[in-house]
Amino acid sequence: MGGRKKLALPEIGSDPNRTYRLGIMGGTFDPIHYGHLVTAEQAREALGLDLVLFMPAGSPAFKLDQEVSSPEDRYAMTVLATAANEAFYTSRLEIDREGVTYTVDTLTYLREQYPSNVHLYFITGADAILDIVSWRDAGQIAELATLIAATRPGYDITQAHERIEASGFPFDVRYIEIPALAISSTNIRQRVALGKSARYLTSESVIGYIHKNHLYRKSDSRRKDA
Ligand SMILES: Nc1ncnc2c1ncn2[C@@H]1O[C@H](COP(=O)(O)OP(=O)(O)OP(=O)(O)O)[C@@H](O)[C@H]1O
Ligand SMILES: O=C(O)c1ccc[n+]([C@@H]2O[C@H](COP(=O)([O-])O)[C@@H](O)[C@H]2O)c1
Repeated sequence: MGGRKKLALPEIGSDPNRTYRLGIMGGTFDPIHYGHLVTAEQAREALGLDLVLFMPAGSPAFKLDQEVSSPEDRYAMTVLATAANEAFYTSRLEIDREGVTYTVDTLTYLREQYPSNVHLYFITGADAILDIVSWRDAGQIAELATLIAATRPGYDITQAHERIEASGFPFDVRYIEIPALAISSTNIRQRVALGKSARYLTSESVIGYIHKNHLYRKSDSRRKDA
């Protein structure tokens, strides 16, 4: 047989006469928290997305010099946190792809796999969108997906808008205001490392997973090359 290995993706619908909207929530998710989940849910509602794919990055392009937990741990926590929402699905696409993770590769693959009546929406917070013009093949990303840019405490969405306008890339950006949640994965990792509570910053299932697997406590639980 040979050929490229086909990766499992969820079905979105099979009516050729309607348009489907597929959201992609990309992130390192080390760990996933309520900031991510609220952003994805409110993007789903605001843009009428049929499905949101949570996409843990295998080897995040802008975090190559940082220690990151293993892809399998980050994937497992994302599955746990998203399991109860029938519109959410966690994908292995980026963690199963070798090499540095680039969004352009993910969007190109999704564009090939889904029919043309499925429109792609890439969801980001204000910090990620600030940098998007410097992502690999930003112009191609602009052609492949609509961006959903969500407000995030501490980051200026107006500045992101100005940078995108100045870039000349044909981005189609939908800005959404979400309830301010000043939660970050960094803060959760720091709290766990100090033996402090991370409850109510993320789901109980994720907190249980962190403790059961001794994440964020010892330096050897996180790998630089993961
Ligand atoms: N509290 C939040 N509100 C809105 N968007 C968020 C929030 N936290 C993360 N995001 C968005 O979710 C996506 C993935 O973020 P990421 O996994 O890097 O989380 P993080 O909390 O920023 O992590 P870290 O603290 O490790 O940098 C990015 O687009 C980011 O902007
Ligand atoms: O493709 C790129 O060049 C690129 C550079 C930085 C970040 N991204 C994507 O942006 C999303 C958020 O990234 P991060 O590092 O803030 O977790 C995640 O899906 C990353 O793969 C993508």
